[in-house]
Amino acid sequence: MLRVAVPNKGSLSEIASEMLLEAGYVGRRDPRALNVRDDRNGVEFFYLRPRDIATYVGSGALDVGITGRDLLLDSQSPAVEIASLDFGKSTFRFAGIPGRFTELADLRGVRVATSYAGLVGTFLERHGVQAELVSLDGAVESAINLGVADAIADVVSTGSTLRAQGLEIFGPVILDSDAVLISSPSAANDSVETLQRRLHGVMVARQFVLIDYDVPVRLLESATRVTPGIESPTVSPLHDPDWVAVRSMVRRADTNQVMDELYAVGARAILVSTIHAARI
Ligand SMILES: Nc1ncnc2c1ncn2[C@@H]1O[C@H](COP(=O)(O)OP(=O)(O)OP(=O)(O)O)[C@@H](O)[C@H]1O
Ligand SMILES: O=P(O)(O)OC[C@H]1O[C@H](OP(=O)(O)OP(=O)(O)O)[C@H](O)[C@@H]1O
Ligand SMILES: [Mg+2]
Repeated sequence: MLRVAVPNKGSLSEIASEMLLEAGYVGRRDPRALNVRDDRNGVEFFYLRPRDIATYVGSGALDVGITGRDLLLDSQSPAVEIASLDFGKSTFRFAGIPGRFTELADLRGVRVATSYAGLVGTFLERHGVQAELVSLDGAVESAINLGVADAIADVVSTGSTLRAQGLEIFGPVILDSDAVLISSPSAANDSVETLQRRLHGVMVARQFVLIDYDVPVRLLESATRVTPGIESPTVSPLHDPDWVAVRSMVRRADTNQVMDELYAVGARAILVSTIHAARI
């Protein structure tokens, strides 16, 4: 039975659970359940704090887990990242009162508040900057205005929490993070691969749409240059021998641009549909 750690709270928990459901696994009926067995798929899910997941997986107590890259690195656990899951995107940055700091070296000897002391400590050490770390549990953006720190290092997504506190980013990007699938160094079996392939299928289904259109045979080459697909587009005959039907996968974000281009080339009856599931 594959033992999988899933975030029970925080920004990653809802999408992680949705992806697992879409990948055909059993979800939690009771939102407070700590573990759920999925006998049909040979998997048991453990719902844990996102920050603790790397510790469980790194120790080998659980085989794989979903967490943030920032949390994985902060934990200094031997767990390894095996795939990015394309959600929970954030950057990890330094911030302070506008104008007070401009570069990393300005942090020498000052108090830096963070809830990621492992990650920030390693980064500062690697860059030869000695600062005093103030470890907090959350709401780190308040630390400067409340006087317990001079600068902070925290997760930044839209930047609105920083703006609301009158703070400004400075210095280098500490890390680009997103949700990742992590594995214990010892877990390398077929069921990990199946889980990984299924989650990849969910990502593809979210990232791509199917596009169908009819096009005159003489314009087929120009049209398929717009929609080359992943392997190659499917081309089917129509009753009218001068026309063919084409089906291809297109990045969801490009859909309207591709439809405009196809129309300009001479394609007609252009239809877009969502992909429910995929194995590429
Ligand atoms: N606003 C955000 N946008 C995107 N990802 C985020 C955001 N806030 C946190 N994350 C990411 O989510 C992961 C877990 O952080 P999260 O804030 O959910 O956990 P937590 O702080 O332990 O929980 P909580 O905030 O509910 O107490 C981290 O990888 C982090 O980078
Ligand atoms: O750039 P933004 O879009 O504003 O998002 C970033 C904020 O989101 C997270 O906070 P969270 O709600 O998890 O609270 P916490 O600090 O208590 O963990 C993170 O710690 C930042 O504070
Ligand atoms: Mg948080």
